[in-house]
Amino acid sequence: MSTAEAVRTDTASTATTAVSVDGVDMDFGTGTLAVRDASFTLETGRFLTILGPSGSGKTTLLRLIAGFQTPTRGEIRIHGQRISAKPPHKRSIGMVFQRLALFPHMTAAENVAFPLKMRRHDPATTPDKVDAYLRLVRLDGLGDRRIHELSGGQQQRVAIARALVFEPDLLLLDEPLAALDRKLREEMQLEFRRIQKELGVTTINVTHDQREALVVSDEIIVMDHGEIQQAARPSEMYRNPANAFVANFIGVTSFLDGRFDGGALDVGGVSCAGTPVSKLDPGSPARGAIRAEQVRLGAPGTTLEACDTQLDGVVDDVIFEGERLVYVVTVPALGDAALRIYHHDPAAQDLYGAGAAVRVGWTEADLRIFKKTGEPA
Ligand SMILES: Nc1ncnc2c1ncn2[C@@H]1O[C@H](COP(=O)(O)OP(=O)(O)OP(=O)(O)O)[C@@H](O)[C@H]1O
Repeated sequence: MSTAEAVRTDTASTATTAVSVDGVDMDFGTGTLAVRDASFTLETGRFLTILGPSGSGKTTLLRLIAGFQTPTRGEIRIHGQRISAKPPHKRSIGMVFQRLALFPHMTAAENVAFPLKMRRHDPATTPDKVDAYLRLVRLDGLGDRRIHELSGGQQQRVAIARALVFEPDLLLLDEPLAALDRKLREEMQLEFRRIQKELGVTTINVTHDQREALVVSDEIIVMDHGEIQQAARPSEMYRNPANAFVANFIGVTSFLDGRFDGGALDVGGVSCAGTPVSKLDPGSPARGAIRAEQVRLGAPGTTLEACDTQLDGVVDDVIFEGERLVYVVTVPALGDAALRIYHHDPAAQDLYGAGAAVRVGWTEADLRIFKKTGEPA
């Protein structure tokens, strides 16, 4: 029986909950809490990403879960057991950080074997285990290479095999892909997903890359200023952001500031159709958010189909992104508010040039109206 199975059997009542974080604060004595009142649970076998800007408390929360630090308040349990109650060498947690900390003088296979040696696994089974995990990360045949003889992506794979070879209950990833170039990063994101699905190991990943969070995760937690802003599945998070911060952090979103008039968003006397998603009193300051793929664009004077609000605009900029164009359109009636609009026909590049008059519009469902709090980043 593996350690993981043993722990799960011991704590049958919490068998499906791998990690529970309950009312956790972390105070470093700096005047603001690095983590404030964090609570969530993660089921066994799920892949969670903690997403947020720099300084939002992601790494602190991960380090608390790893047991490197003790929360000022609250409790963290892994398979029902308090993490602080277990000495570090008894914790069944694999980790991969941005700095991989591989041993340069050892071969790839020796690096992968290291945690087994430290945990006093049966030496007779070690070579087979090391081979199996090198195969899992698609490094079969490269076990004899020293670390400096491997590419950045291959070194990453060694680090993943080393974190997983002792079959931990939990895998923690702290921005392991941040230093890689974009193409390799995207390839490794898919690899993390494949390996995690293949092994079914409960995983918590920290990143500030929204695309990575959407691609690899079963669940996402968005943090800002030490607080969890929203916890949801990726598609739910994208479609129904809980507040303007989340709407801004995930996806390309334009904002309109005004007042809630009881039904729509009033921007300087112009009524903008939208759907309130926060509890709003009529007359209160409000912020409308609309995704770049939800704003419709047409020639001046045309009627845009199904749009509840239609206004004249002027193209300020056209950005070519390969598979799509991004139009930046200013709307004089809305105090020159700028809307970013996706257009998925790069062949139509010269459809509207900078300075062209256009018509923009949206449906009531597409403009989400939030309570106005702080400024979007
Ligand atoms: N050991 C420490 N002592 C004092 N303050 C700390 C300590 N560790 C973190 N902090 C502070 O806590 C806050 C959260 O930091 P944390 O590293 O968790 O953020 P993060 O979201 O992981 O940021 P990044 O993406 O830049 O790594 C920051 O304001 C940071 O300065």
